[in-house]
Amino acid sequence: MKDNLDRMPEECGVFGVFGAKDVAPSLYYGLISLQHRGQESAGVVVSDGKQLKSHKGVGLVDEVFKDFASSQYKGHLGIGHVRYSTSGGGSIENCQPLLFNCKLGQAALAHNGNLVNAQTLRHQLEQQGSIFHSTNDSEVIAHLLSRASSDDLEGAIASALGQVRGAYSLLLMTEDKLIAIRDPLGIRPLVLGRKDDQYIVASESCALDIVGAKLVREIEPGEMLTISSEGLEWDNILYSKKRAFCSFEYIYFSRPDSDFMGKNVHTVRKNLGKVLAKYHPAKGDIVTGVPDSSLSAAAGLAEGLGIPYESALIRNRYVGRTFIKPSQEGRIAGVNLKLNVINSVIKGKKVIMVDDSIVRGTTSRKIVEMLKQGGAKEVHVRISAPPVTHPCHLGIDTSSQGELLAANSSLEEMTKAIKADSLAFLTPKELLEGVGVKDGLCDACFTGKYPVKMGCCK
Ligand SMILES: O=P(O)(O)OC[C@H]1O[C@H](OP(=O)(O)OP(=O)(O)O)[C@H](O)[C@@H]1O
Ligand SMILES: NC(=O)CC[C@H](N)C(=O)O
Ligand code: SF4
Ligand SMILES: [Mg+2]
Repeated sequence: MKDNLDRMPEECGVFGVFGAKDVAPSLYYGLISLQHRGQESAGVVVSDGKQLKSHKGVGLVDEVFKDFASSQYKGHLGIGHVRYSTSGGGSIENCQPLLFNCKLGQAALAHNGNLVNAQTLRHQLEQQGSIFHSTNDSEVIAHLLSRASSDDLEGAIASALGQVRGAYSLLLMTEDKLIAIRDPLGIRPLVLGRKDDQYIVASESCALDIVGAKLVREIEPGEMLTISSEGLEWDNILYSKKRAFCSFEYIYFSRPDSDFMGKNVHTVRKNLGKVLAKYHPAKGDIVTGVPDSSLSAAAGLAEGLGIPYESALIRNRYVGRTFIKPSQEGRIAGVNLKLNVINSVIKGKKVIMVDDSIVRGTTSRKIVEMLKQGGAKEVHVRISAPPVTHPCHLGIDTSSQGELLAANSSLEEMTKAIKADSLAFLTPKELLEGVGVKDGLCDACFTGKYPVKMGCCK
């Protein structure tokens, strides 16, 4: 199928632009709006039609781009990445986009997701003589591309992706093309936007808003979009009947102002809160949420129960997401620095505290303690997701089974562990009800039913 530039209507995070005179400012703004998806490193690759140039580093987008000489990065095409490592550590060699040379020329790739057979493929490739420059799974794709027998890029991509298993929303670029691909199950999000004669691809629609682009549509699972001066072409290169969009994107990961499958994330979270109120009510004087990601669900639960919502917890906005910090020490320090209680709001009250998830239990444990120390009479915890009992191998670092509170304890033990007066979660079925779908969501971290064959993971 084909369209051209004029006729087209108007995790890690990935962001790509084609068609602007100077893409660097859009790449920077896009990455800033996707910062919540990865805080370990950031980078961009820009093409002026002749050469690809890369700028990347460890740290937040603002830190990495502090000394960015944008005048040296002029180009009409570029991709960017914010990383939160799922395979390989957070060091500089693992930062993305990965820039490489192969028989097809210079290319760069930015990957959101995680490949479950990367180690096996890497081992095979090393046996055949490949030399890897990083320890992340994404580099396997670059090697497979360079070894594909096909002489055109699209053919090489189809051959490379036919060999990988797992989650990938992928941006690839050469000096004159931007290619966007989503894995056949559509595990990670990827959207297409348009602004005048520019095309933009991004992990979330909130990144389109920031550069003034309009959402055209989502990239379909298994679809490859090619954007060049010839216009936009698309093709379904990887077919699967099954769909498995990550339910955690709705629950926690994405920004509330993003939309997936025609559903706004804030609205979905609010519905999850209403479903919690319906099946797992609690008696209390006030409802409060844990900033940031559970505020929408807390508002839904408050509405569902007819109990006033109060902001009892205040967040220091200069501390990032704690769950995606790479070490447990970092996560504990993060929670302590990040949240504080307004004692006068909770003193002598029965508080219903809503969070979106319990993974390791670091946050809930700390917050129940803070609320009780602040004078709450009772603290009832309601979680707008099912208990996380299995690790994710598909792009969210829910860590090993041993670290997951719910994998190793009963509801009663968890209630004791976080010192709550009561605790309840949604069931996987209630999660579907809250999202408003019958199927098509991955819920493996709650059920252990992985949508792809495991075998070799991280
Ligand atoms: O049980 P745990 O291991 O503590 O993980 C779960 C917590 O981590 C996340 O919050 P986080 O602080 O990362 O991000 P947020 O500020 O977006 O809510 C999530 O919203 C839970 O609060
Ligand atoms: N969170 C992600 O999507 C990470 C992408 C890739 N697996 C990496 O570790 O670099
Ligand atoms: S296992 Fe959980 S976190 Fe991972 S993709 Fe599936 S729903 Fe998302
Ligand atoms: Mg949170």
